[in-house]
Amino acid sequence: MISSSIVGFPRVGSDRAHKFALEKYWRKKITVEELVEAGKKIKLRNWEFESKAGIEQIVVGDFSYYDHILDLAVAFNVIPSRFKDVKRGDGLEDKFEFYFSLARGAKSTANGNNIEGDSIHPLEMTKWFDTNYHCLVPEISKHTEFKLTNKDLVEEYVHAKNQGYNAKPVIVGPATFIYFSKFEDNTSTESKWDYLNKLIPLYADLILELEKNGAKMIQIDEPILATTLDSEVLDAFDRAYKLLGGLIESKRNIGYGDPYYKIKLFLANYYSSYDENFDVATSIDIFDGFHFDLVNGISDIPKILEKGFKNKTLSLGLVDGRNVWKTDLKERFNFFIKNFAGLDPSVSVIINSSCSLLHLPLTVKKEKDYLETDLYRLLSFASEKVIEISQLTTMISVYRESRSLVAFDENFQDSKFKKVFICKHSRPNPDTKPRKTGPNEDKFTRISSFQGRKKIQNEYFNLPIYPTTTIGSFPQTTDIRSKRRAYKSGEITYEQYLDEIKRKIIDCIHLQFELDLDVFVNGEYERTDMVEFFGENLEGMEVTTNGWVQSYGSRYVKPPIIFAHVYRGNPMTCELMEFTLKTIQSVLDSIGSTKKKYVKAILTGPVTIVKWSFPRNDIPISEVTKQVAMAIREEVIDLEAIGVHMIQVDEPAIREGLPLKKKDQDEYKQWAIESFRTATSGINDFTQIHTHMCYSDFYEIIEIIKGLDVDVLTIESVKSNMKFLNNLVPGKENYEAGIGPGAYDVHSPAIPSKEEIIERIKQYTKYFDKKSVWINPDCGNKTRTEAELKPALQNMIAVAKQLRIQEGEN
Ligand SMILES: Nc1nc2c(c(=O)[nH]1)N[C@@H](CNc1ccc(C(=O)N[C@@H](CCC(=O)N[C@@H](CCC(=O)N[C@@H](CCC(=O)O)C(=O)O)C(=O)O)C(=O)O)cc1)CN2
Ligand code: MET
Ligand SMILES: [Zn+2]
Repeated sequence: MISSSIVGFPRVGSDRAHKFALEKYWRKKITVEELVEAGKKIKLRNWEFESKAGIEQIVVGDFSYYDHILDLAVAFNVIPSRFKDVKRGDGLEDKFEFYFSLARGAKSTANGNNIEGDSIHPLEMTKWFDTNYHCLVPEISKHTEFKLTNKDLVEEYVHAKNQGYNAKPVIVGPATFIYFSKFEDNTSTESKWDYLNKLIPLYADLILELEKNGAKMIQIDEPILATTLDSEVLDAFDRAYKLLGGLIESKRNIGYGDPYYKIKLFLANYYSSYDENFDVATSIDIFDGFHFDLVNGISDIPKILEKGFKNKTLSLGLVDGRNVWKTDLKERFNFFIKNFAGLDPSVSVIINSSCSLLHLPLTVKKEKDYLETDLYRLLSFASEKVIEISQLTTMISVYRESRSLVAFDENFQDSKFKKVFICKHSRPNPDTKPRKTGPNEDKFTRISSFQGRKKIQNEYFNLPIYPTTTIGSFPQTTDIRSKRRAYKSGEITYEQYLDEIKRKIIDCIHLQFELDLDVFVNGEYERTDMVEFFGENLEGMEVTTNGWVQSYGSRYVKPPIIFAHVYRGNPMTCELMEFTLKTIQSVLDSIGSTKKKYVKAILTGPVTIVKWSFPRNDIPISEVTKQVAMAIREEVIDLEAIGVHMIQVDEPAIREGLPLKKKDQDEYKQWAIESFRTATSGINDFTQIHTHMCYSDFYEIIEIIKGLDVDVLTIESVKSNMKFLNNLVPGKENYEAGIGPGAYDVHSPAIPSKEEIIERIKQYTKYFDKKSVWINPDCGNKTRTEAELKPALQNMIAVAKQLRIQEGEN
């Protein structure tokens, strides 16, 4: 039997209904009832769409008001004790207020230990596997009282059932939940996994409740199976599911669930193969079916065939859920026939997406008026992928029944056309040599080693100790946003838009003089986003107009599409940097100063550009990244030539690019380092290369960080641990560069006090040589307001000055 399903669908809703409903609710512009209504509307539309497209098992449980891991933490009562005084009533408003307080923090109104108005910090965010989606981090301690506090999933299922849908509930499994959780410091790795067993009874109850209400199957997502797991973890996984099976059975015996129908349990893994986790996972007999990612996990195929899965269900993730290219149905059909035509007749097959469609924009139709027709023709976003799955299912079932191939002519033509299109758009003369050679010709390492450059740069820049700087972006005001919108919609000319940007740069430079920062930036006002901007400016890349993808909560990004050979047509940042240099000089002239002021140009690095885009899939990602690296290299060379001698090449996504499987990581490390070095080595020794990274635990990429051979690293470590920093002590373990570990957290609107900043710097100087430490915020300031920015930077700079006096240097 062949049927169709998807792993999950985006929550964004039409015209970003999700984002706007949330933000309106937070601004108290709509009521909680209206928020819930908006959510229901998105869900109903999704179900209706999936069903009309011909998907047999539509999905419930993939929607979330904020994040799916947060939903589970709340449902399982995994609430950190600092929230104990936040009201948790039964009413709808209390329920949502409490839920959002975990995501966004709260003010205590406590009568207990907290003084009224104390702020309670939210749960941490972390990257969801190797994607740009962030989930929240549940906090578990020995005081956690695991219990089921809501049955939202069951209610949602019943809602869909009552609408007449054949719905499949999905839930993230207990092992993946534990994997993302944080534990008290003294919890050992083994006992972390002991907590897994405490979650099992809650899953059992939920599953039986679904069964009682008529659910025929449940998809349990355990994408940790795509990672390399230690054997203890795999054992714990095995034990936990066996426990779940036993518990479900014994509860059935005492009247839980449905006496006539046993719900089927499906295990879903995606983003990569099961690989060495295959045997354990697929031998757990409580599972009636297994999902395989057959785009990014094809190495499982021989094992699948060997195992045979008689009388089980195989969910085959044939349609790419993470990339935007139209599915070549004929190729996928042939792939299926080649590999799976010989499956035992007792095996049920579900044709599926490789992973949840959460990482794709909603529909390509919204781009019709904006994208070049030829490119538009090649794309398929979440909605279109759903239709493709349905079409592929028809092709396969018709073939299996009648052995006659249905020709999907149009799709076939499109796939042929893709090759022509890529060729047409490729670089006019795609040789492998750099198009532009700088002072270091076409070499891909810096001229001198770090120590040699350091000497030259110290003399050249003559900065004080504890030099102060920022990470690049300054607040994006509504003024700029509305001017940009006006320019994009053709209401004002590019020159008018540019004038506005230049006005902001002038203000920004004056502000930096007033604050007395040591190294300036130009504020990145011209960029909506650090990746989208390069997508707009590089050849071979295109940006969408409505292609929003959830990054976290109500925040969305528009990943560019890399469709051909990437190269730089024209300089991208030089014009505004020249303007910035002139502005600085004119201020210096006006005050009669002969001092030099340095400005740091900000570019996005090749790995991050590719990682936060949708890359072409006809060549390896390492090749795409090397092309981007070459383009950034040209920009670096040009920036140096116009007199910008500090250049920061941001790589915040370099950690998340690390492959999920340990065995693939070395290769990645090598090309990621190579790409970064390609981008940053065409220049003289005096030019100082900075990089910036944030949002991750960098412990695992220490080798990459060292390999980049930068002069200065600014890294978000306000929240990360000292164990990691200890590995970056200059002079130790080959790490020598300057380091700016982040004086305060830019993601909080609170103004950091001088005391708190001093405390932090003192912590750092326990580890680092003072001479290597830079003082800067821990990330860009674009999400702050101008009113928050100034006092925060004032405090930070005051601290640097105070420390210099204490050290007897000025
Ligand atoms: N690509 C990428 N990934 C990243 C990050 C990043 O900076 N870039 N940072 C990390 C965290 N992720 C983040 C993701 C999104 C946002 C974010 O703020 N997104 C904005 C979108 C910002 C944007 O592009 N704004 C446009 C305007 C877009 C728009 O449609 N505006 C509204 C009106 C809203 C307004 O005027 O403010 C409209 O036109 O209707 C602009 O500045 O020009 C949002 O969802 O609100 C922040 C962090 C990790 N991943
Ligand atoms: N230069 C960028 C900025 O300041 C770096 C952001 S990292 C997500 O916004
Ligand atoms: Zn950052």
